[in-house]
Amino acid sequence: METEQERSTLRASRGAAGAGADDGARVPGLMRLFGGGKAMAVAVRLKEGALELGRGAAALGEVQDAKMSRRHAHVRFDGQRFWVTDLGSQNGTFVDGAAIPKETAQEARRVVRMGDSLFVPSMDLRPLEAHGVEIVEDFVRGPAMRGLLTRVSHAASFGHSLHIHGESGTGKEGVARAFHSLSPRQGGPFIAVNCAAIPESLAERLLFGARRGAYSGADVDAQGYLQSADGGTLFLDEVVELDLAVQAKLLRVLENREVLALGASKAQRIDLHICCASNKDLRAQVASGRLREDLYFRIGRPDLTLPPLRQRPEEIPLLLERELQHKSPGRGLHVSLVEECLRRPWPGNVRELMNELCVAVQASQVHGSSRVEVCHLSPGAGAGFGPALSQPAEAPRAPPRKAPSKAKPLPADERTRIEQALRQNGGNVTAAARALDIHRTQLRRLLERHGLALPDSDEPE
Ligand SMILES: Nc1ncnc2c1ncn2[C@@H]1O[C@H](COP(=O)(O)OP(=O)(O)OP(=O)(O)O)[C@@H](O)[C@H]1O
Repeated sequence: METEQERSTLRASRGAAGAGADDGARVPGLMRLFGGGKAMAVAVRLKEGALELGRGAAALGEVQDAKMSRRHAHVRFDGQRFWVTDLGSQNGTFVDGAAIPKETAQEARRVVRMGDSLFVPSMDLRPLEAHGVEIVEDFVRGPAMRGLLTRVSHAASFGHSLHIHGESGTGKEGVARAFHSLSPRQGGPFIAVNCAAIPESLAERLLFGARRGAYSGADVDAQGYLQSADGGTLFLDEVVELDLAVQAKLLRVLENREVLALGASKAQRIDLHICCASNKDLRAQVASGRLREDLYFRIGRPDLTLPPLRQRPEEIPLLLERELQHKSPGRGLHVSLVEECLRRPWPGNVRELMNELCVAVQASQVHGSSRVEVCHLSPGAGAGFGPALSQPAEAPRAPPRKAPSKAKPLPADERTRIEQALRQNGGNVTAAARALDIHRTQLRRLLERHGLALPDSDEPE
């Protein structure tokens, strides 16, 4: 169970600008995730959809930023998107790593930097305000994880099994450990088994155990993972990797609550919780014949999904800070590194982030730097296996929103009409084009030619 000493919380506080907002509705705003050289998780509400930020602003609370100008930037939410305008600041405002021109509204997508502070737009600040981001038993828990753990706690108290679905490296084992420590079997053992790493020929022996003489070379009785987990929790990672015959035997053990070791004549009673994890959809695995349907019904429910790291950016600064304290205490995080980590998608999730931080720490040691900076991060880190990302400041990935246009300028009323149609149609180009009575290709062309914001849309082309 967590103790006060183990718990280190970036308790979300609310910027003064947010007082009095409607509690029933979604609360769009900014999450301040880094400031004063430290990870933080402060919800910054907008007042009537807008907020001016700068040194001394009440929204920055106690951790002010000396590198911010007194009137630094203006942030606005138009109902769908966030826009940021630099108000002529000394040190500039950066959106997704690129400096924005002064006095021109730019769409704020993943991360905004002002001075040494980082802000991430959020469509709803309430989860962050309610839970903050905390470290419990060395595990970083943001709002998504906290919500999930409530369900884990129910499963642990009232059931015997849990299935965790999520991409590789998202922290499924950590959730499995929480399932164990929240269950009545917390005093018993927690045995983690990676089924993908068990050679097929050894699976039965390792899972169910073997008596002396069961096979040539079996000189002593050997417990299986199931016996070892008796009274506690067995965590089976990538359970679909088990051979179908082994799956059948596992099902029998779970149903009869007794295990027969190889070569044994008498079954041994066992009592355990079982937690499985997979980065594949178990139903699809049943459909394709890789997982027995009857085993699915025994271990696949209840199930929960751990979102990928790119959907929980509020955890990234604290993950980096915690890992840095482990790896190189005394070394600091430079804002440029955290900013870049917030920009990248991290397909390998927390595992990849932690490993790449280690590499960056080594690079900073080689360079004799007291802080880990973006120049220490490898260009391909967290970017998947596509083309490596170059340094963001010089080469923003997205085309500039206000592209210089050689076309005849769009009349102001026409621009307003288009923007309005897009807004009213939730950013859907096809629907907006229909409302404007033009073809969607023509609308797209107008958006591109006149540097109007292209909405994110999943509509087919
Ligand atoms: N929220 C977190 N806080 C701290 N460390 C974390 C967190 N989530 C994951 N990690 C670390 O990231 C690494 C990968 O986590 P874990 O093994 O739990 O992922 P997984 O989802 O089980 O991955 P796989 O499916 O590949 O086994 C581990 O070193 C773990 O300690």
